[in-house]
Amino acid sequence: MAIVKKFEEVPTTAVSDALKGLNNLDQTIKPVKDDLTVAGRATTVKLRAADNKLVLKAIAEANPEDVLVIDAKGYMQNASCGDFVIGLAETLGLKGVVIDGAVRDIQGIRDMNYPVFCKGTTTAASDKHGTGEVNGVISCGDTAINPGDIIVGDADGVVVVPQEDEETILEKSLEKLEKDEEREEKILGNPEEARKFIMDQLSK
Ligand SMILES: O=C([O-])CC(=O)C(=O)O
Repeated sequence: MAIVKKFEEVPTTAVSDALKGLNNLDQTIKPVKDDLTVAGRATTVKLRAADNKLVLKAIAEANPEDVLVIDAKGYMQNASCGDFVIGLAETLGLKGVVIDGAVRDIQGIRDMNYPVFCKGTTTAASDKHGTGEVNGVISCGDTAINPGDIIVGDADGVVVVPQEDEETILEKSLEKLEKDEEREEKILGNPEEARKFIMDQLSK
């Protein structure tokens, strides 16, 4: 199974633990819909505030199944995407969109059932000048992202797995997940085990 598919099964919390909490996008970048998750390779675009023309170029150049990651510098007054531009990404097979900035047409985006992560909503569109860069290294949510890195997003937020470490991080994430599941099964719902666990932790 391709590695990206395997990351689809892993919660962001386990990936975050495997990465020692070093690659979490800022927590103000939140899912529009809590029940949607995403995992895919990053196509990146860097924008100047209030200029979103290059989002179209990034969508056109992305591989299907990529996640579009937009560095809009946290700018909130003008939207990097509305429901139409998000719809173009979906139409061309991208798996989701992550934005260090704002969207508009939020109701339309909710209705699409398509994973979008952003800082919030606004009413204003952006201008279409085209300043910026597609598929360079970007900063999104105070985190460096290279094209091809794996983006994992769910209700808790978004983490990025650097491409060069993806095998190790997948392995560590799965180990962490398994350990958490074993611990839950053994302890939760069992007062004696729960007390023993707490006392053990406190004695360290
Ligand atoms: O066209 C734009 O810049 C934003 C927009 O309204 C949309 O995507 O629907």
